[in-house]
Amino acid sequence: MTAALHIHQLNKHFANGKHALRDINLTVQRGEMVALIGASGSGKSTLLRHVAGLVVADASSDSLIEVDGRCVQQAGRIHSDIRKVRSQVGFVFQQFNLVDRLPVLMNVLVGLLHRTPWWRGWLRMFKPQERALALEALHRVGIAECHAQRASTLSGGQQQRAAIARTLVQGAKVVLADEPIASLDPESSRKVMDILARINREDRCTVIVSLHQVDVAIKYCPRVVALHHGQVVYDGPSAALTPALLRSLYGVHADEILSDAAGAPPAPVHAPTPVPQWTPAMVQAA
Ligand SMILES: Nc1ncnc2c1ncn2[C@@H]1O[C@H](COP(=O)(O)OP(=O)(O)OP(=O)(O)O)[C@@H](O)[C@H]1O
Repeated sequence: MTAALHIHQLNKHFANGKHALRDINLTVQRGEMVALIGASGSGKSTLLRHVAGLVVADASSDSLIEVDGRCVQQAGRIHSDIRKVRSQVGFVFQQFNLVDRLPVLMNVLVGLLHRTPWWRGWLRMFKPQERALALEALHRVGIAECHAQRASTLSGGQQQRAAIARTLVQGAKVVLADEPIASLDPESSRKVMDILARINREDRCTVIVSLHQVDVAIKYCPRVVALHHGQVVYDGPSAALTPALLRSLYGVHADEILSDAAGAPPAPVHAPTPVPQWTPAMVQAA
């Protein structure tokens, strides 16, 4: 079966000489939920950005990145068909990346632009069934009632949920979430992680999420990949993370992190969210 993500011999030197990623080899199967952990500056964001084709790897290396069997970049060149690959990849950023002045619904509809004629997108002319799809996605993330509000009026947690709804509308097969809960309070963080776990479980969407919180990684992700100075130093079950490894990754703070993780309750199991049938009148009103 084709892997959701295949990375071979990825290296990255930035212009300032920083060797940010070193000989990364990584395969993620479809339907996995994987946490990317590591101290600040270990290369988590850089790795995710390479996977999305936003950053180009070293030209000299024989690197290859494939998503769902399609080439993202090879030997330091972004593939010419990158738009097709990007349509399969949803990116959730720490800072949400919504257009503040636009209504939430319109922000979610942005997820459809890759398959909408540019003039319809530009004129914001979305079909009723497209609006219904966006409303359904907002319902799934629990903020349908906010669809008409400007994005700037939502709380951080709600904005992040709108960003996830955008990836749902996009139909992304792989969701890359770069520290999606870094700027959220604990309750909003829990909601966002629950939603990521649910789309992984219910939609069989592959989720790769970078996290600072090891306890959250252990709670939600069966597999953990740990980076240290741009190198993969652990790739295995989150349950098998050892205090010694965490100490080498996080130094003196590891014991604190471990005691938090030990006290973490198991991931809550949700029943599938019932999705309402949006009537034409409701869609028009939106
Ligand atoms: N555009 C850039 N130019 C030069 N160096 C960079 C650039 N982007 C990242 N780096 C460096 O590459 C290394 C990895 O950065 P990256 O942001 O990927 O780490 P991270 O693990 O995501 O950190 P954090 O958890 O703090 O977000 C860091 O040393 C960073 O300073």
